[in-house]
Amino acid sequence: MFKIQTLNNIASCGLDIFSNERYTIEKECESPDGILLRSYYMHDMELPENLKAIARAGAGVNNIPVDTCTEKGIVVFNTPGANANAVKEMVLASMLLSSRNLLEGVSWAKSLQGQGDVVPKLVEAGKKEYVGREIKGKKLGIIGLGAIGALVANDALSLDMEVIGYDPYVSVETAWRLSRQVQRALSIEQIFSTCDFITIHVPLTEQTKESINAQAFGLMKKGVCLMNFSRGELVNEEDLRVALEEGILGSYITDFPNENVLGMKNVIPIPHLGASTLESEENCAIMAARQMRDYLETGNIKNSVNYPNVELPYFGQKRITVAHKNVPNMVGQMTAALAEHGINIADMINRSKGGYAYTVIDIDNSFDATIKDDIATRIRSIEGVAAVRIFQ
Ligand SMILES: NC(=O)c1ccc[n+]([C@@H]2O[C@H](COP(=O)([O-])OP(=O)(O)OC[C@H]3O[C@@H](n4cnc5c(N)ncnc54)[C@H](O)[C@@H]3O)[C@@H](O)[C@H]2O)c1
Ligand SMILES: O=C(O)CC[C@@H](O)C(=O)O
Repeated sequence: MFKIQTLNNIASCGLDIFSNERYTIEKECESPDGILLRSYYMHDMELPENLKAIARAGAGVNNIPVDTCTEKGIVVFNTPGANANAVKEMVLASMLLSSRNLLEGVSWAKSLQGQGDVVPKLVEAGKKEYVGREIKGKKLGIIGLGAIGALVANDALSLDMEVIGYDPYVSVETAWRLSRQVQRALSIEQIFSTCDFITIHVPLTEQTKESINAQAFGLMKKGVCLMNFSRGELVNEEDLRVALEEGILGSYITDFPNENVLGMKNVIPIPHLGASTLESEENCAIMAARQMRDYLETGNIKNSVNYPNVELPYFGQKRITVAHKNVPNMVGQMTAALAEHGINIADMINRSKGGYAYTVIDIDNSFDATIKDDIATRIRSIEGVAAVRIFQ
């Protein structure tokens, strides 16, 4: 039996993927094999001893201590692209919301309730206060052309916007998906200095943290609309306040309001609703659960952020999986440990991702529990090995 702990609400269609015969699913759990979560902040949490995998039903993994997990051989998954359409729709809606003064106009119209038959006249007289601008022909800058950024780019083109994107690490798959009409910015400064709307779709990392700061605001055209559906910490808050006060930013639309930001001028706060659609919650839950189940039951890895994708067909054979540092002679030491027990390797795969690697070894021989324990102990004792699992 595997134990799964859920740290947030996960759509039931995802949890249904775990059969009752092989899994228990609990919110409170002593020593889970797997953790499923959304935005739960795990950095303050002690990682359970037995934990093998964490699956984030979503894209951002900044709430998970990924480096510590990697060192401990805990595989961290996310669900690339599963909520991208939901966020894209929010970005498009946000541009329209802000450029047409919709929020202010709607709340003014509501305030007219109680004025009786004169409401239509008041509406016609007062609507001039809410005259907006069209987004057609305006220039949209997209920072980060991943799953979300690419969708936003293509759909903004179909709204007749001019679109320019910046992403020095753009993947080949995204490049194929992007319309050729999307212009390529050679520097992030080109986005800051030329766009009417700027939307950020990069992960929060040490490199991207507070990358939208006074220097960036200093280059922007007056009145630009900045949209942040990625993470609040990407923007330096003090510099943001000044940019809003000085009118450099005409509006800041953020999915990550906090006390400080709520007090700023021309902020449109959204309560982290970017991915909150039925469809996206289901997509993410199903993808996260499938990846977790496959890893727990077969050792195969798909869509991990800290270990490589590895897939070797599994049909119940004996299998050893090893998460380890990506250094020379690791496989040699593992096979030597197996050879000592006269174990023959039927199939093997080794893949690396950055400083870590993952090896799957399928074996022909049968062995008893004592040999199994000995193999596990020997492989675990190799310097650089983070975790060993034996399936039989
Ligand atoms: N508001 C929400 O509910 C919500 C939902 C989904 C994702 N997100 C956030 O949005 C982020 C992006 O999501 P995604 O699904 O598009 O992820 P993704 O991994 O598909 O795309 C991220 C892109 O950013 C690029 N990138 C990385 N560093 C960069 C840099 N310094 N400059 C320019 N580009 C850079 C990468 O090359 C990649 O193409 C997530 O990390 C998450 O924080 C928020
Ligand atoms: O789970 C959510 O609602 C938000 C997810 C989002 O922030 C993400 O990074 O995918």
